Amino acid sequence: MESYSEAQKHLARPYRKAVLRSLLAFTFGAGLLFFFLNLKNQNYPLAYAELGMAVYSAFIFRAISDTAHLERWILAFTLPFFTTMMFALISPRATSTVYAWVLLIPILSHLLMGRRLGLLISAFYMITAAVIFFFMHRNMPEMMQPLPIANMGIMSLTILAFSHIYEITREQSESRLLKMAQTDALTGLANRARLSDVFSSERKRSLRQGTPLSVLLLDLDHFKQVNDQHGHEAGDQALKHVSSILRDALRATDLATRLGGEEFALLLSDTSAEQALTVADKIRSNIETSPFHHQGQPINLTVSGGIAQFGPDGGDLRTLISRADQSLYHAKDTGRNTIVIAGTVPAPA
Ligand SMILES: Nc1nc2c(ncn2[C@@H]2O[C@H](COP(=O)(O)OP(=O)(O)OP(=O)(O)O)[C@@H](O)[C@H]2O)c(=O)[nH]1
Repeated sequence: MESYSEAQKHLARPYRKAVLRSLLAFTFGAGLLFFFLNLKNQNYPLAYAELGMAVYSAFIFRAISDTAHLERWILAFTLPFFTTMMFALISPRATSTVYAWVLLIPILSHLLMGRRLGLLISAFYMITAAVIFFFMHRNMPEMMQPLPIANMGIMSLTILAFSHIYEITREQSESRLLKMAQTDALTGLANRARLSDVFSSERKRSLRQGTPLSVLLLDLDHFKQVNDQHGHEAGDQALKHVSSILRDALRATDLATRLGGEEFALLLSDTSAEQALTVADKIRSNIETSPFHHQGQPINLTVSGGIAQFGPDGGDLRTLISRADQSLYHAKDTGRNTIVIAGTVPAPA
């Protein structure tokens, strides 16, 4: 089943693309400027490296316009970009101020690659920069003093720590918001938006692995009477009660969602329509035999259901839900408290 982190990755793409675009535009301008400055300084290898990065950034700017592989392009640009910085550091004609550029590495890495890869790449290039610094300045006693070393080291570590902490808290807030947006507030089950996300990844998995996938729609019977006789609050408690029965009955790879009102949709991976019928009947029987207690009074609930299988009954979620809904309608029509598979004639109650 698709994890929230997968959905989070999709969510991060537009803003990472925006950051990469501005970095590319900036690199193009700065690359040309430093090309001329380094030419003037007769630092030819660095001048041509800067020119190369400017041309490369223009190429990547075009390539990412409609890419499905943004993560790969981010690596394809940032690794040469940071490596060019290292090249500038070992350049004999470069000034010490070029080390200021290294401070960009943790910020860009975290913004573009997230906290794990961002930290890894930052650590690699910052350690490399530190080694180059000591090697290049080993014969300069004024630089090999505790004060300049502490200044540069602590400044670099502070920016690395801030970038990392910022990215952790940003990812956590994003994940919390994503969960809220994909959860039904009353029951805590997933909602329709989450069903749609999970279905698209389960659909791909089913096609890739040739495994069956089924949708089960469940609708409480005569739920209006529960509300009318016991009040809306009792109705809400009944919906929570049913949700916990659904949760208990399902495997970790299945998804239980509340579509709205007293209607639930279950996505059952690796499950044919016939196998889904076994699951559905178990749930139906659990709901029938576990009355919900309100103010010490048992309230009997029953549920009707319809099943549709991905492939035979449709290739997209909307069609599958509509097919399952037709079967559910038949189940209601034949007396309720029963489950019907799409395309089969229900037995009269
Ligand atoms: N308590 C509560 N009731 C809800 C909620 N959402 C929908 N309902 C009620 O669910 C009832 C659904 O009624 P109907 O659509 O007539 O269906 P039913 O009474 O279950 O009848 P059948 O589906 O034909 O068996 C309505 O009374 C809605 O007000 C909710 O979040 N909480």
